[in-house]
Amino acid sequence: MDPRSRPYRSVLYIPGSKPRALDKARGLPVDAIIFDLEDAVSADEKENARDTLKQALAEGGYGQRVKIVRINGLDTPWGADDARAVCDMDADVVLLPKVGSAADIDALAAITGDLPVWAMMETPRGMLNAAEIAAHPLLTGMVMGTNDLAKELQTRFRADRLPMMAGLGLCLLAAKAEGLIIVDGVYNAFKDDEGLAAECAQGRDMGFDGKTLIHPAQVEVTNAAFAPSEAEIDLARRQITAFEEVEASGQGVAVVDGKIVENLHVVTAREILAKAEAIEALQAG
Ligand SMILES: CC(C)(COP(=O)(O)OP(=O)(O)OC[C@H]1O[C@@H](n2cnc3c(N)ncnc32)[C@H](O)[C@@H]1OP(=O)(O)O)[C@@H](O)C(=O)NCCC(=O)NCCSC(=O)C[C@H](O)C(=O)O
Ligand SMILES: [Mg+2]
Repeated sequence: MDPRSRPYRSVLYIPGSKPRALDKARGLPVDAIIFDLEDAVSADEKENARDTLKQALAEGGYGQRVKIVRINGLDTPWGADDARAVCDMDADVVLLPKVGSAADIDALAAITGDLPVWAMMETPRGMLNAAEIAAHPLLTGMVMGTNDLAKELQTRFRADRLPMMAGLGLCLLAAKAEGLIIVDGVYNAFKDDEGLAAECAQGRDMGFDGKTLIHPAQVEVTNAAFAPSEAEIDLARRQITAFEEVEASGQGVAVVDGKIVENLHVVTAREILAKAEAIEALQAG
């Protein structure tokens, strides 16, 4: 099944060490959750977080939300134990941080078997090897780690994210070439809705499927930004109708709102309608 056939508008990080946040997430309208054992968990809490998370997942209640567990890197004291623990958790995906090459995924798969893998794309080496990472047979998704990327690139944070564009673009190309999910990095100022909305709009325009979040207050803005708007749905319907009419009369080009519509535009229009339906089904469900 194409992993992109379900929505990934909002992907919320939850520290695996925080029972209150783990519980809160059961009622949040997010499309996926990253249960974090890495950067959101202090070194002192690493071992306990594994058990806390395992118990929360066993208790369930996360509904249709995709359950992704981010482990520590395999080059840390906790990574291999995390990877073994994930095999006994009710997780859909294991997320590996700071992936530098396809060999890193092989090393993880030696422990986690055929569990689907997502890769954190957050190092210059990872960006340069994005194509081979994306082509790994176990990989179904990529997550941009824009905080680590900024650190590695020694950039300043800018609202237009210009210094990151090369890295974001390389990963987008790699993910799209392989038909993977790809979600954008976090917006750190979790009380700044306006800034979040602007960064969501930029990410959506670039082709990301959704955005990673750090706080429940970011969910509503993000879900709205990555869902097709009413205007897009209306246009998609009119494009399909207009194209079917010209096609029936033996022509290949329709015109809607003064712009041409060819069969490739109809493919996009159908994708927009399918996404809107998938979101509706998820919400109903
Ligand atoms: C940023 C926070 C530390 C703020 O936490 P807190 O002070 O508890 O916030 P609030 O009091 O406003 O919380 C209100 C309620 O919401 C719950 N909550 C808070 N955050 C979450 C969450 N992420 N998921 C679910 N629920 C959450 C609180 O428990 C309160 O609940 P209640 O009391 O019942 O009303 C905190 O938000 C936080 O820790 N966020 C996650 C930070 C994180 O995950 N960081 C790592 C990921 S970012 C990253 O590493 C990306 C990448 O690798 C890169 O390099 O860029
Ligand atoms: Mg990171």
